[in-house]
Amino acid sequence: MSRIAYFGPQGTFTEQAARALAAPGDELVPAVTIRAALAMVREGAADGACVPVENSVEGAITPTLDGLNEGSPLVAVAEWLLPVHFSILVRPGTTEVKTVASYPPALSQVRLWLEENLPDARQIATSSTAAAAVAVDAGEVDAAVCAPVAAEHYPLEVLATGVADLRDAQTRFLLFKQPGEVPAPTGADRTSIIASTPNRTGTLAELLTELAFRGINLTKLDARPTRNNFGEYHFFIDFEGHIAEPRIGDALAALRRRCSNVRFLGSHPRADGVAATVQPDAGNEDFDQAASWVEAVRKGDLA
Ligand SMILES: O=C(O)C(=O)C[C@]1(C(=O)O)C=C[C@@H](O)C=C1
Repeated sequence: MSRIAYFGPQGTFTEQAARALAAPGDELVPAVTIRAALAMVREGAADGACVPVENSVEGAITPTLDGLNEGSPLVAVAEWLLPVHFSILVRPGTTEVKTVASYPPALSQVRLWLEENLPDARQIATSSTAAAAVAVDAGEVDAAVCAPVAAEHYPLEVLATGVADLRDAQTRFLLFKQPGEVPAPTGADRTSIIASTPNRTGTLAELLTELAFRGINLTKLDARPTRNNFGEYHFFIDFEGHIAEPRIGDALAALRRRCSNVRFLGSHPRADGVAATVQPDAGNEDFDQAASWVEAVRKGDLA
């Protein structure tokens, strides 16, 4: 049995994702912030932490990116995708909504709906979607923009369901653990790194070219400020493939050479099962054959 921390409290989308990723019998433990969930793994208070990493409407969940770049390295071992449509929860009997609360990335995802349906309500930021439900229950705000499951945890009434500015919005979640065994490659994997480069002309282009030369398909690219020098960034790069593959290993070695630091964030199966794109002449067998050829030439075998 493992202890899995998640970005809580109870009733967040992240709890739903954590339930999907946990093994039967695992204990789920809410953490107040994404950072706190990751810290629980670093400190040994939990075996894993489930956190949101990317939303199809709002992009990267920046507290997750920042939390992964501080403290000791953690690696993602599993991924989950959830369709994101919200419920608006109020205290039973509410007739007027003067304030509406939620986690800022959630408020951004329902901006149009709020403009149309609650144009006069003041928007208030809470530390998570479920924290907004807690605030409504406590009488601090009138309405919460929540995950539908929050209605099962708090004694609130559903004012609206299926609320989303974009019908097909999805959020991707990752389960992070202490570095150790990497999950076996499946052919439909994703590898994530944080690349820190010297601040000179063309460094990002050079990194991307290393990946492009090897026919490796990027799935996400984000930059976060180093916070040391204005204008300097850490690059969060996700791409198809697994560190166990020769083509990916070759690319990672090249990136390591070019970067001042590379933090490996894991290779894990993709939740959507999309198989890696492999370009002609850039398959694993091509890399293996080329490496064997160099070995043979070194030994004088030119046949
Ligand atoms: O898990 C939750 O409910 C959250 O509060 C987080 C979060 C997010 O950070 O993106 C998760 C999914 C939705 O995209 C909105 C909010």
